[in-house]
Amino acid sequence: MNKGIISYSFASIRFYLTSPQKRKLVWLFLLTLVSSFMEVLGLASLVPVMMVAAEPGGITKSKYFGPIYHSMGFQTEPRFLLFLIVLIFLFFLIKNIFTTWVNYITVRFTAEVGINIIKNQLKKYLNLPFWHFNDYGSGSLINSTLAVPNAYVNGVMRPLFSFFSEIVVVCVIILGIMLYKPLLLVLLAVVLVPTTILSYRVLRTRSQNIGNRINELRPASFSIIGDLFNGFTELKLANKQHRFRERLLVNQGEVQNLDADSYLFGLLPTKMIEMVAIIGILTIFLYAIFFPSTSTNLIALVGLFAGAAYRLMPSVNRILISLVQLKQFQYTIENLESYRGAEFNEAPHPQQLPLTFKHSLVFENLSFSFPNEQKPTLRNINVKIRKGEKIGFIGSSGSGKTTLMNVLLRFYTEQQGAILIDGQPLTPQHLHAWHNIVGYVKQDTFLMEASIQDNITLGDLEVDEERMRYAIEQASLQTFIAGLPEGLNTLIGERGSKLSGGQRQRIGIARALYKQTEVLVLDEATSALDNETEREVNEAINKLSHTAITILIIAHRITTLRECDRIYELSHGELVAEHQYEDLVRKIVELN
Ligand SMILES: Nc1ncnc2c1ncn2[C@@H]1O[C@H](COP(=O)(O)OP(=O)(O)OP(=O)(O)O)[C@@H](O)[C@H]1O
Repeated sequence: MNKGIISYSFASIRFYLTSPQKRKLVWLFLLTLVSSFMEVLGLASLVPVMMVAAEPGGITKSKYFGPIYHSMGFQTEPRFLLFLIVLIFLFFLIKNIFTTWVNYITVRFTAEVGINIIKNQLKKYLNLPFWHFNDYGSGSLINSTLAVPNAYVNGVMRPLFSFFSEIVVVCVIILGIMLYKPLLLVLLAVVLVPTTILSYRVLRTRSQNIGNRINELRPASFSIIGDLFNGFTELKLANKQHRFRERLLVNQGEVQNLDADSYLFGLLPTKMIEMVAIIGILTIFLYAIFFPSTSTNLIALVGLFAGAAYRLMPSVNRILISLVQLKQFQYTIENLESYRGAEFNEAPHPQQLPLTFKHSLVFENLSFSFPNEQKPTLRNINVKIRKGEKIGFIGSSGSGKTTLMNVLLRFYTEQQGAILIDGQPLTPQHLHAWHNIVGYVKQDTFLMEASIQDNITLGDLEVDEERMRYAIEQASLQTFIAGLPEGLNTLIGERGSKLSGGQRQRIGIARALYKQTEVLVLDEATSALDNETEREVNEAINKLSHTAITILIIAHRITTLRECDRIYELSHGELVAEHQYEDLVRKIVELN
């Protein structure tokens, strides 16, 4: 009926199946075949029994039941009927247990594949190059990793199973009718086939549009609701909560309407097919009324037609609904296909090698450009940092400081030059070893809605007490934590909402220390802080200055750089000067 969407969905599902799952799918298909066959048989078995039961002496006269009745030695018809009723009951019992079991393993199978797809999506998005990753908002990421796989399982996989099992049912019924009365089949085909095709055509594009629109609206809703709750204080103070709320309600209003349309579209096929079937029956009736000579035959035909149509309708209807659903959820197949190219799927971490940092970290002639940017963001950077040194980076906004640190942290890779650790160029094969020894404290340190301890260890189940004590002390957090009734188990609220700015950053520092960081990057750690919190954070940084940790600090406040051995100045992606703290302070005083 529509080879396109069926083969497209099938090819898409195959992509996510492991070899054992592909074999399982073949088994499931065979089981579905048997259970569909049993469904048809169940319904078909009732009619002849009812017919012979309604007619006294019908059993002995029947060419099917008569021989059985006699060969099994039954004496009375009621006894034989009782026997038939028990048989039918047992058949229905077995059929329903069997089909429920097949349904159970089918939905388990789809759930298993569903989790495969979520795994696949997570792997894809977590391994995206950093700039691609940044192109996505959290709303779109949540949509693609959670909502879309769920919609795919419910809107593509399950309808596809339903489509195939109903096709089998329809084929079995058609075969039965063909053997019994081919003319009836012609009549049914004339009535049902055009109706089904027409209904599908009417609903196909509309359903696909609904799906596509929902796929646009849902990430937007996720994003607005994220802003609404994350920006709770700012939006409340600016009296702007209502604007976000209105935008969300408008968005969700459209989603609700589309959902309602889609529900309605699910109901329409039944009505359309029923209408056409009844028109068929009434037409034959009318014909019988106006041409009475042929009426006996025709009335019998009407009965047969109605019976057969009644039997076929639910299956044809479910086939149609499955097709319409597949169209509506076609967007999930397309969404899952994005970033499937080889460049995004190759092993992100090749064979890993160890790395030691004992002497120096060197930026050697390093240049970096963002994709599609004409001018390089970093140009010929040459810096040698000895282990244990504290190095500052200054420069106007946009001069490339954060980009340089992102290259150092390997979120970006240089196009020219290299980063050398004890003379060894940092390659993808050193990524694990390098990430083990490098720490990063951002201005907006990432904090989880969890305890202080979990935030410092990032959720380790076993905590190294000694390392924890050291990290807390070096980050100047011991007095603060000692004053809390719950100590390290104190919950800090979402994104650390129950902490001060200084405390948040010191937790970030403690985290880097707990991890036994050897190279610590502090990016603008103090620019957003008031004087008191800046003093607290600086105290922690100063403490670190007396350790063997190599520290690279990007700061807007010059006082943060007091303990630095050297300060590099960047301008338009190039290193333009090297300063000592005192010289820099003097220059600034002179300038003022
Ligand atoms: N993902 C990106 N794609 C394209 N250009 C980018 C991207 N990220 C940053 N840039 C550009 O690179 C340049 C350097 O940015 P960077 O963030 O490194 O500057 P910075 O010195 O850290 O500035 P600030 O002090 O304001 O944080 C800027 O012109 C910026 O617009």
